[in-house]
Amino acid sequence: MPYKGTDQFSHNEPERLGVLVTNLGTPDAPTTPALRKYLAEFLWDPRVVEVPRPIWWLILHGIILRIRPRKSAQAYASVWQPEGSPLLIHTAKQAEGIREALKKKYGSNVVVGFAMRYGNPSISRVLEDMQQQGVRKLLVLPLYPQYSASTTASTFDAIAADFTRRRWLPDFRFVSHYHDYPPYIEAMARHIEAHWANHGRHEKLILSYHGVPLKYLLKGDPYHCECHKTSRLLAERLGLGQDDYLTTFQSRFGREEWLQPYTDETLKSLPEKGVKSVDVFCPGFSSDCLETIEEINEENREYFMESGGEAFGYIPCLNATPGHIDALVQLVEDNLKGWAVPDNSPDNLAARQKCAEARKQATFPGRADI
Ligand SMILES: C=CC1=C(C)c2cc3[nH]c(cc4nc(cc5[nH]c(cc1n2)c(C)c5CCC(=O)O)C(CCC(=O)O)=C4C)c(C)c3C=C
Ligand SMILES: [Fe+2]
Ligand SMILES: [Fe+2]
Repeated sequence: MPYKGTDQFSHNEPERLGVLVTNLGTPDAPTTPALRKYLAEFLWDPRVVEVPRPIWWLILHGIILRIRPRKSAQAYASVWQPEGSPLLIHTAKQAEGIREALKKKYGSNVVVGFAMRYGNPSISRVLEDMQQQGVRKLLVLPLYPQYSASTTASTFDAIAADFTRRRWLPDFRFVSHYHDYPPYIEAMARHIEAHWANHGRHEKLILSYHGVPLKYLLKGDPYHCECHKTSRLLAERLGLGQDDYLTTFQSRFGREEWLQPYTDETLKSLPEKGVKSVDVFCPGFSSDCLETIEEINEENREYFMESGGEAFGYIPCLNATPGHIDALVQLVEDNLKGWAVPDNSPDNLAARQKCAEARKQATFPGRADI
């Protein structure tokens, strides 16, 4: 099998350190065909749906992909922006923020890219682009604060699958979680405090995370525990007591049991327990997306208000706010420790030029000689 590489390679090209920021991905357009394509890729991932392949193929292609794309396209249409999907817009801005901060410090020897696990820009296309830019040391940061096999490990799978087809692998580091990273907790706390200062504060803070099937927890996925730890640290930092906040799980998919308590059922039941006003924040989503804008701020707001709630405050995700960018830059820098930024000074490039010339003369001194 031919491996991906280039026979045009020359030794005297600059080498760079690369940071690849990833997120889940989103359809290319809020249309039924685009949703069918996106969901077919996403829901076929065995990290996401752990059902034996032949059975799942029949269910996915025979039922789900015939029904869900149209319904989901309508939901996406309601959140779509002129520049595209909110998730894509925010992720691009986050990468831009990290790029600017790192460029100020390290110049053009650090490259920052972003890619999506499903859809575009694809991980393999962006990795190819980074390789072409001379990235020989690569840090991958999936924007999932809490580790889950369905998200984090799936991203690792996509990187690894690309590497198996590549001739020259970079040095490689992977951030598998940052659910308790103090700058991330601090960024959320300040963001929530600023929201309360501007919009007022309600009786209870609901911390809603994307759910996963309960069986994943029972099989050893640490996601549930990491969500609870994030909530505890955030609550401690905000000075909240046990009764002031709740951790809930949203976005259930399919019929089996998922992590509980469910966000929608919780919000429907709170008014009759005397809780008439809430603020909702989603610590596990680094960007606002369909699941927060439409599901939380529209659908769940309606559930709460129709059940007797009097005030529902939605606190947006951290998105590309300066506090989030600062926290992510610190996270990146902590994970780059010990990796020298490549030296592309004229002297060093000139030294490498010798190797390039030797190569042309077919004397091949080898990299040790440069
Ligand atoms: C933040 C972490 C996420 C986990 C964990 C997660 C698990 C998970 N998701 C599905 C099924 C769907 N998720 C969908 C959208 C979606 N999911 C996340 C994040 C996590 N998912 C995000 C950020 C988004 C929004 C993407 C966007 O474009 O805005 C969807 C698609 C929407 C729809 O049709 O409802 C599905 C389907 C499963 C099955 C799962 C765990 C096993
Ligand atoms: Fe999801
Ligand atoms: Fe747990």
